[in-house]
Amino acid sequence: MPGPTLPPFPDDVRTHPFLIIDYELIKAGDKDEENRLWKAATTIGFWYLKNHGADQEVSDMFDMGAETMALPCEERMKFEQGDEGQSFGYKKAGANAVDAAGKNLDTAEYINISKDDALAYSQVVHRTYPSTVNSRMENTIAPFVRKALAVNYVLLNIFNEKLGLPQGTLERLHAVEEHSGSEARCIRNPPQVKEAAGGLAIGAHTDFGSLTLLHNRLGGLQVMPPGHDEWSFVRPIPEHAICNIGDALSLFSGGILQSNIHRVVPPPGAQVEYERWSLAFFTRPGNSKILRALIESSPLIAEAVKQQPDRKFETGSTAAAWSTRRFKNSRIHNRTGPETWAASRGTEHTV
Ligand SMILES: O=C(O)CCC(=O)C(=O)O
Ligand SMILES: [Fe+2]
Repeated sequence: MPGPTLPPFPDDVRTHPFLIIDYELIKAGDKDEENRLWKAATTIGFWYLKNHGADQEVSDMFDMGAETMALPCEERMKFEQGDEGQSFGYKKAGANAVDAAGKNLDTAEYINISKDDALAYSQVVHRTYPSTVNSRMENTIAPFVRKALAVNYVLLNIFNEKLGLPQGTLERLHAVEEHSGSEARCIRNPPQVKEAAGGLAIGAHTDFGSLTLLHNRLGGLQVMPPGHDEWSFVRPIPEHAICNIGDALSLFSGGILQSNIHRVVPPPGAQVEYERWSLAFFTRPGNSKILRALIESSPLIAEAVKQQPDRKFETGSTAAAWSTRRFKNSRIHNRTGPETWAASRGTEHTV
């Protein structure tokens, strides 16, 4: 995306370092690199991924996002995700609460495109999209979705083996043929006036699905590492994706894989005055899959669950119902009180 030269990420803010995992080494079956990936996934649940090979697709997706956000507001609003718990479509800024009090609203707008709609285009599986999305479905969005899925299957298969699960278990839970909540998301947060900046672009949350691949240009993403009580920024590194584990994979693994809480604040330092763009692909389980620890399939997972008697691993919820509940209760229109915020939560309050 051609744009202004962005000021560098400042050196005087607290950051949390993540391991940098080399996707080329992972693909080549390098055992040391797999062990480093495992370490990242089982401690903080976040890592950088280099050599992912998706730079062109990422750049095209940012163009798609810019074209979409440049549409007249009333055009974007025709595709708004609405208050029923559907994620696909456009999410206007200010649609979601960012805390239990419900006074503050999120400042980010985004366009979410379903993996099913992208791969089946021009068939409509879930919903229709703005013209700027349709015109890039085949040459931009589907290639991005395929690359992201390929990376995620490689990572899932490593986790599958490390968890001692029968071969293909995690891949089947995320079978590409089954309709799912998997989606691409391009996010825009408006530039802020330095003195007034304070609002949250996206409130604190854990991701709903299994794996997220994120591409950031400016700072703003923050994590609260396990055992800490303060937020730390995540420093964007050019051409490195930021990967993280979501709730579904954490639940499947009996909490061995960590789904860590994070949020998005205005970019730090001089970056605050710039528009912030980010791009994510969320791999989520098939809609029918029940979110629960796979205790019958792995002694390791069974043991992990036994060690955490206070934590609930039987959600009784399908992946589709889990997401619908959380999206629906995030919407400020649906708020009745702090209980609505509580109902939008995932695994973060159980660890
Ligand atoms: O924009 C970012 O850096 C993170 C976005 C995020 O956490 C999300 O959309 O779930
Ligand atoms: Fe997130």
